[in-house]
Amino acid sequence: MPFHTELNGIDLGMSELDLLDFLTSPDLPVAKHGLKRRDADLDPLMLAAVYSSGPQVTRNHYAHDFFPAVGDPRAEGAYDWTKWQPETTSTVGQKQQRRPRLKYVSRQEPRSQRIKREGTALDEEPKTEKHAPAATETSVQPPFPAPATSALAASPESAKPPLQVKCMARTRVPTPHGPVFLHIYHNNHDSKEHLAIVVDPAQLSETSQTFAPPIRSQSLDAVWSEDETEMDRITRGAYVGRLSQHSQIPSTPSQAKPTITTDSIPSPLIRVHSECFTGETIGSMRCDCGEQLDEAIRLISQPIALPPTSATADMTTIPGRGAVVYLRQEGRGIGLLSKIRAYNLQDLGHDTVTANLMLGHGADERGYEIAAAILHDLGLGSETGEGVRVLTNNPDKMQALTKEGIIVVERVPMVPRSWACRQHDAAHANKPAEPEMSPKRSAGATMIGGGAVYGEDLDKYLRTKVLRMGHMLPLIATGDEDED
Ligand SMILES: Nc1nc2c(ncn2[C@@H]2O[C@H](COP(=O)(O)OP(=O)(O)OP(=O)(O)O)[C@@H](O)[C@H]2O)c(=O)[nH]1
Repeated sequence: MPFHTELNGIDLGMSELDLLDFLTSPDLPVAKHGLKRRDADLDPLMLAAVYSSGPQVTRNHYAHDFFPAVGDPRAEGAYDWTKWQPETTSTVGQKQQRRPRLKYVSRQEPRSQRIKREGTALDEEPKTEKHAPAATETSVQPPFPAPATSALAASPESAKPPLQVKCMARTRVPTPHGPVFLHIYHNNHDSKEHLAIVVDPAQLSETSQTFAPPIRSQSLDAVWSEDETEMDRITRGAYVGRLSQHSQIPSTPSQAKPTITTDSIPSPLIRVHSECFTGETIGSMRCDCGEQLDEAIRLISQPIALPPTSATADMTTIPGRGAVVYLRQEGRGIGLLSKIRAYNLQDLGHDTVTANLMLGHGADERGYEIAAAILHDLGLGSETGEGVRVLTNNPDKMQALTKEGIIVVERVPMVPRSWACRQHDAAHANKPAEPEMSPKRSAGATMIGGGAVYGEDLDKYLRTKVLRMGHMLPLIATGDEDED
């Protein structure tokens, strides 16, 4: 098969890539005979499987993602390779001892067990699951919620119980942008700890005058058991005001009841952000995730100027308010391991979308049900609470949040700092400016801090998001366009 030959030489012919791009293009032309695009995920997946496997591996092998391990096969990388020794024969005179053989172990649990876990009858199991690649989650755990944007990772949604989220703890965290309340959420669809970073410093104020309803978790402030003590509540963060040796005031459930704000106060600014270890923790400049997280907390923390009212002659300023919902769906849902592999494919010249497809993943496997449930729990974007302004360029994210019942009153674009710099320079002066990183660096969250991510890798990544994923960002000329 020509694909294999090409892949083994790593020199993929353009015709195959063109075909893959063609099949996965968002605007695949309708054929003259009237037949519509086959939206089956099978075709790109099959191509991707053929690309990335040898002739001995079928698509079904691929879905199982066989991995040599003698340790716990449930987690990739769980085996401690330092303990591995090749099979040896023992020394003369001793009985021959066989060391454990490395064997191929499927990370996917047996089908019967999956069906039992998911409560699905054999015949009802969706066909797509067979073709779905092994998730980077351990196989014994429930899969991550089916993505809103990719049918590739479809899972039997109907077999899951209705989604419930519960805030397990909340605490004050001082940041360079001001104090935030970090909320840890558990849910009944996956085993990950998703987070909400709530910006609402007015809750720490000692004056009783508040202009906007506090952003509080209903599940945290609820009464969890009849015998819970005040100290139980305070320890989990269900308190009001500023917690200190001198102030320990447990909250009541009514304190988290959402209230509609007055029209004069802008709706809270929120961002739904997906985990990116590389961008946020080690300052990778392949993407702008670290910068976006910092920028989101910075923007949400900006004081809000209120126009003068009949009661106040002057403009009033209130503290910024809103939240970042931080979802543990690394690598657009494919996990860190696959993202790292995808980076290597990107170094070979493929873009971020094609690299995912070549690994048998969808371009974007994320879901936003949990984010929506967390927002609802915080009284944000719900009918009884407040509408929200959403920081994003991603149309899928907007659509998914709206579909999940979040009332979005405005989309606020996230312009990459380096692009904003260039636009500003182009408009104001002729001097070409590389964004200055060091002086402002310490003044931000994440390793990027207040600096800007820039470089060829980032520009390619951002252009791909605009051109292939439909991100709502005005493209600017960078001079590297021909290299794509
Ligand atoms: N698979 C893959 N994931 C990436 C790559 N670069 C960044 N990511 C992941 O992309 C995700 C970025 O998500 P978000 O910060 O929500 O941003 P977005 O979907 O681009 O949308 P915006 O709201 O406009 O920023 C994170 O999970 C990153 O880990 C890449 O090259 N490949």
